[in-house]
Amino acid sequence: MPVCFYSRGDFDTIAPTRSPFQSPDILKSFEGAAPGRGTKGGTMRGAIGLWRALDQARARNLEAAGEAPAAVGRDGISRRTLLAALGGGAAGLVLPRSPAFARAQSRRKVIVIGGGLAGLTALRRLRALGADATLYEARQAIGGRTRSVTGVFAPGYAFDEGGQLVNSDHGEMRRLVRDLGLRLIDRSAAGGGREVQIGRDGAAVPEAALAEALRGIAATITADSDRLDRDYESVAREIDALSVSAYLDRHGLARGDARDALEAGVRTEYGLEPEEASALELLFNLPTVDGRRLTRLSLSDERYLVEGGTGRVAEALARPMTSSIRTGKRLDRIEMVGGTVRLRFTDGEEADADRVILALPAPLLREIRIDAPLPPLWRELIDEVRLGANEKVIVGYDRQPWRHTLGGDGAIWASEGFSEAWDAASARLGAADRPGALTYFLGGAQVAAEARTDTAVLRDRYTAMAARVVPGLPQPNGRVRRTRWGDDPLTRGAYIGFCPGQLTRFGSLLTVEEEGQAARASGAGPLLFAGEWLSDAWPGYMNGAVQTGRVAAEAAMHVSQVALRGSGAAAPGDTLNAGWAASDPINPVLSRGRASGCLDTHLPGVPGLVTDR
Ligand SMILES: Cc1cc2nc3c(=O)[nH]c(=O)nc-3n(C[C@H](O)[C@H](O)[C@H](O)COP(=O)(O)OP(=O)(O)OC[C@H]3O[C@@H](n4cnc5c(N)ncnc54)[C@H](O)[C@@H]3O)c2cc1C
Repeated sequence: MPVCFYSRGDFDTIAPTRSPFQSPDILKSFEGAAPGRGTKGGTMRGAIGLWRALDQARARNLEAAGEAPAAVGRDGISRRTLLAALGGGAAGLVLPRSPAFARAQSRRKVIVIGGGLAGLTALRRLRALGADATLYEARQAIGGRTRSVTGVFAPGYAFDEGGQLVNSDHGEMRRLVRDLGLRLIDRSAAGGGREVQIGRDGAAVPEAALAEALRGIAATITADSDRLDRDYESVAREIDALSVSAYLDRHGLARGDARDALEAGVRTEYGLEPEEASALELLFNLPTVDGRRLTRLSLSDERYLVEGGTGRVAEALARPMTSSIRTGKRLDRIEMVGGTVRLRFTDGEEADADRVILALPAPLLREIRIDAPLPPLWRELIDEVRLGANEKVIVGYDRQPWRHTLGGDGAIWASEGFSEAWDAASARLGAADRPGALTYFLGGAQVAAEARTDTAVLRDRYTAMAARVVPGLPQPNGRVRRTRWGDDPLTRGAYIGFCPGQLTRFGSLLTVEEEGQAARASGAGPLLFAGEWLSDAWPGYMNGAVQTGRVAAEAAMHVSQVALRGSGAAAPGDTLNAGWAASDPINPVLSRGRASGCLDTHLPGVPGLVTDR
């Protein structure tokens, strides 16, 4: 079966009444997965405004104390440093980097499940290592949560419904884009970078006032980050037990514009309400490492776009591998037959493999019957972890006056209705007097609250809000796109949002790399796991998807040299099932209830998916 790509290029001209999702392949993919529901949507991840404001507040504190923050290295800050104390009991595959060994394992049969960036990167790496590798994807199209569309808002105008922005410290993603012959656009080249928060009175809150108002809480976070640096284990557990709301309440950050800014950032960054998100994330974003107060400002900057959209990355990855990719194949069940993993698909097809890489979003793993022994902690992770709720409403205008207000990479922040808005283009910016679009990004409870609101109502309400801070914003021109990732039966959310307690409980299962020297893959025995949600350093990001896919592939080829430690998993060497607990309950995953105290903001099924008006 040929590999299909999403709808890039379906539109040569503006055709507001026709959706690229009407392309037969796309419709088939969603109808096949869940008749009558289909859907998708997407947004960006990133809350640079929040971290910028907090970082500035901390910088003022440090300056007052005669200290300056240290810069993070180009490869970003791995939470490995922060998770070090907990990492000791890791249940993962500790991966030596030994290409010679990989050669010896060639012709090992490896199956990859999931054709998003994690799965495609895994397949690419496996092929490079000489594996006999095949990827199975449930939809008729590859790409997962990267989906780019061209031509809705203006001829040649590309935008992204899913992952869009790439940070300076997303080195692996940037290298991949370059290796595939694609181009990154530097958003900061257009100048500006202004972040505007809509305050409680509807007017813009000056950035300096915000930073000043955040100084108190920034000082508290800095003090806790220092404590975390000195004694990770006990302080991490203490802070991780708190939600962001509880943390802010405990430290007396009153309701007002500063708290609104923090909370809007949490909704954007994690797709969770502040009472659902772990307070530990606040500390990770103003980190102290080895006694140095690090600034991430210059690197967590949402600086780059892929020209033509991130969907092109999946497309370019898949193109030379189409003979190894099977679409329309939804995995239903995994079982062990002797030392072999047998996979059963919903259409009745079966396939056997020595190793399997499951590159699926967490909620989708819950829907697969895994009749193979998995350590209990893995079962709990799969059972409990969910993706946050984020959606995009992308609104077209005949002119782009926000380019003067925000510059190329600025954003508008709001605490009601939407959380953040920014220029939607995944293309070089044309003249400001030409048609363009703004992405309005909803996060956390905003998604459920607006689920049944007519898209035209949202379009007009958001435009009225943005017009307060963007002089000259015209009326919408009638072209609108809306995403529904939470309803997508093959995604069920946007990206990982860790609830209180989860980061410390499950940190030992995440994929870790340290200075490119050693890696801990996520997995147990012949089952490897990949996907943005398992990246220790870049959770939620495309960079995390790519990284975990590559590491899983390397683990699949190296596993007989690997030590499998902790959490009840035996160390089988190359004898896959030796020591696996035969008594491990068969797939308790679906029957077990949610154990965490997380609120569930998942949307009820809402028909209607993507809207064109
Ligand atoms: C709205 C939104 C905005 C975002 N913005 C950004 C951003 O600006 N920057 C950034 O870096 N990241 C962003 N992200 C996150 C980024 O898109 C993801 O981190 C990344 O694309 C995830 O890739 P993945 O391979 O882990 O998972 P996915 O892309 O979800 O791939 C998983 C694949 O598995 C398939 N599948 C599911 N179940 C089965 C089954 N049973 N059998 C076979 N196949 C199956 C699915 O169809 C899918 O293709 C955003 C995401 C969303 C939703």
